[in-house]
Amino acid sequence: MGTIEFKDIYKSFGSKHVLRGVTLSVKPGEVFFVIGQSGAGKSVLVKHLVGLLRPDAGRIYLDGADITDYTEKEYYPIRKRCAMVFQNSTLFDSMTLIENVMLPIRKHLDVTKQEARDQAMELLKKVGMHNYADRYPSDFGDGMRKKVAIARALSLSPEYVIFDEPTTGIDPISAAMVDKLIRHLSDNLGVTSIVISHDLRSIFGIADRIAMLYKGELLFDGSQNDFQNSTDPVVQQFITGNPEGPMEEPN
Ligand SMILES: Nc1ncnc2c1ncn2[C@@H]1O[C@H](COP(=O)(O)OP(=O)(O)OP(=O)(O)O)[C@@H](O)[C@H]1O
Repeated sequence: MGTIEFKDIYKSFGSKHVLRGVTLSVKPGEVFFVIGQSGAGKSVLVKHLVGLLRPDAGRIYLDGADITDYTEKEYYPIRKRCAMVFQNSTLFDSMTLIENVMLPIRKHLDVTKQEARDQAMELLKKVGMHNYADRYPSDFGDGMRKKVAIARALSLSPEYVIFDEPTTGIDPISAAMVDKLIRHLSDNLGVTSIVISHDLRSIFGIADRIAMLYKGELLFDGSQNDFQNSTDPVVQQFITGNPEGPMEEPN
């Protein structure tokens, strides 16, 4: 299991300069939070890791390999090693929960239908959804659907998982369960997680390290303790949620 490194990444969309030289590295097995205001470029940054976006400048390394110029085809195996749970990860409504989780297993692993079902059931257990395996996504709210999307993302035993706002819009108990699962993946399975989040409870609950993007650059990179004790006024404003302060809207 390796390190993820972003080196001096620049990315613009037209005249909008979203990333202006971002360098950070995520260590194996870490729960690494990427935080910042809405529009700060958090999703844009992590999409570079799986080739969904290409940088204007800068390099991306995975496990020491420079993957920046990989072709679309060369990114396929990376996407298997690195699962993504996006904000609006959608389940197939015409399939039951377990069928949704079985889908990647059936597609990518050489297993029987029963084996795929057993594996999917184990994953549903991990997220506390096994009692609803044969129900349909439309029976559930966002929180429960998100948990199933996480189970599906884990189906190919990824080394890395990107969680884009995993606890946003879900109830506190489900959010705590998702946090616990992310921590468990790291502590027990050595999975490296990059978590995009605004959720201070999650950050102070499970983060090993926190990187804060601001104005296209890395404003802060450090432990929970360093974060809490940071004297940077923008970091402090993020923590206190004070509407008054130095933080400017992203342009
Ligand atoms: N494919 C794209 N084309 C044009 N602009 C884009 C594209 N993707 C992102 N952007 C812009 O880049 C900026 C950063 O977007 P991004 O989604 O990374 O923000 P974020 O920090 O993840 O915010 P949020 O917390 O709201 O999800 C936004 O202004 C967004 O409109």
